[in-house]
Amino acid sequence: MKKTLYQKLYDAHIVCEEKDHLPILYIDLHLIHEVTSPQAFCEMRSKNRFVRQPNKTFAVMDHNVPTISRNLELSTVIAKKQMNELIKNCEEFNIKLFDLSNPNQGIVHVVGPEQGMILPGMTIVCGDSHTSTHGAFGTLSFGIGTSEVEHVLSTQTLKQDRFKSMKIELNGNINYGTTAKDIILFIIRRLGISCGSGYVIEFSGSLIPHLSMESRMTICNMVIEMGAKSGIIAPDKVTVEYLKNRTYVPKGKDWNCALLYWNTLKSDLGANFDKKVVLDISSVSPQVTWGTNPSQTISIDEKIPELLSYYDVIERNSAEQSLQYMGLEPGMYLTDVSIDKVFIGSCTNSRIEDLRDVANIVKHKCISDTVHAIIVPGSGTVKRQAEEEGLDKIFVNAGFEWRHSGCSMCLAMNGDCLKSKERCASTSNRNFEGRQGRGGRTHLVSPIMAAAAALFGHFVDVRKL
Ligand SMILES: CC(C)[C@H](C(=O)O)[C@@H](O)C(=O)O
Ligand code: SF4
Repeated sequence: MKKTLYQKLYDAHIVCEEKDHLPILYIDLHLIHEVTSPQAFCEMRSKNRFVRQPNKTFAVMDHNVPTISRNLELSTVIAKKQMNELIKNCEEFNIKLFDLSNPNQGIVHVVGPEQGMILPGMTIVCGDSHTSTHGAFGTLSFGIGTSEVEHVLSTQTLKQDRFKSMKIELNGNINYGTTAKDIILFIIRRLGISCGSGYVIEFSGSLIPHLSMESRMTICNMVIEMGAKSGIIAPDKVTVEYLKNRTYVPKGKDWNCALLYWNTLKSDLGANFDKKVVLDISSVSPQVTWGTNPSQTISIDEKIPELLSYYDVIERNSAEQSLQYMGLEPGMYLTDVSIDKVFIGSCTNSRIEDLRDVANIVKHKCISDTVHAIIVPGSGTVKRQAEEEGLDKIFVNAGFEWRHSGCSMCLAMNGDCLKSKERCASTSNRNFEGRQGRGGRTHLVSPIMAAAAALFGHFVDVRKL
């Protein structure tokens, strides 16, 4: 039978499949962080269980970490407790942990790939929804709940139903000023926040070979915002080039064997997809969200939609509520809206390529006096690389704060947050009410759009700079 890449990965990991039971899959890598693991370890301890394969489990602290300095004492009581628990649990259960003292600590979805832990063909889970990011390497990766974290720790397997396969074919050329972030925002706007529900989405088409791994990760990262289980992109030359010589990739003969296997990781010609969408991305412009879900998005040169343009009553009501929360009106241009904060970071857009893009925009310029802007690199590795390239100087000279790595203002758990009614241009992935602080107003954009907004104090069309 002809199979999609998702079906191939799924089938290759079945440990047991019996009638009337969910199949059990083998998990090649289990990533854990301080927020969704403590309860799982507690349960393990109470049941006298041990971690089945500590060498296939990797921990990092990221959600709660302070980004102003590496001093854990700066954190709130709960944050400190979660991080100390993680340290204790990793010691007791013999799990490798990148804590605050580790030079490569960072956001779990940035650290895994850059360390070469994420290899095509793997199954990867984490108690975190944006685990879909790793599908960019041709893996089957998805977020799991805390009880599933416990199950994977104890057995290195997971009960998992089959999902449907969707193909999104992206064709055409990317325009100047448009990035992977704009493409995924455009897709979510077009298809809606629940169109991925029940599916693993494979991205293919003539655009893909031109996308870097960073861009592919940005796209797969956000499929969760359209309700999909995961995103997936077949590995190719770009994947292999990215992985070569990274710390945890196989070496020598094992590398050659791996290459042979990776070559087989593609959907068979004529494989059946349950849903197919073809999009021409040549006309995609820089995107900005105006509402409180990622589909409430417009191109920078468009007006916020009139409520009457919504035929669906639920969508119209949701738009009205979003506009009220965001302090905006239909018919406005976002270029007329001033912003208070800029956040460049998160597992969507905090990799070296993103920071280079920002530096290109702000070099020899100064941010607006009315804006407070922070850049939070995705990992210590990204931070070091940026500093080696002199990007930190460009940022600091322009007036940005150059922070330590972590999730930071993406979800505002560590104290980096918006005040009520503060408006933020953010490179993160969620713009729900209160996501970046109670009453805070989030506009999701690409790193270059965020950088330009910092310079001008309002959104601008980067294509006109
Ligand atoms: C804390 C964690 C459970 C959560 C997630 O799973 O997505 C977080 O990473 C987020 O982005 O909201
Ligand atoms: S950066 Fe944001 S989206 Fe990513 S894992 Fe952290 S909190 Fe979740």
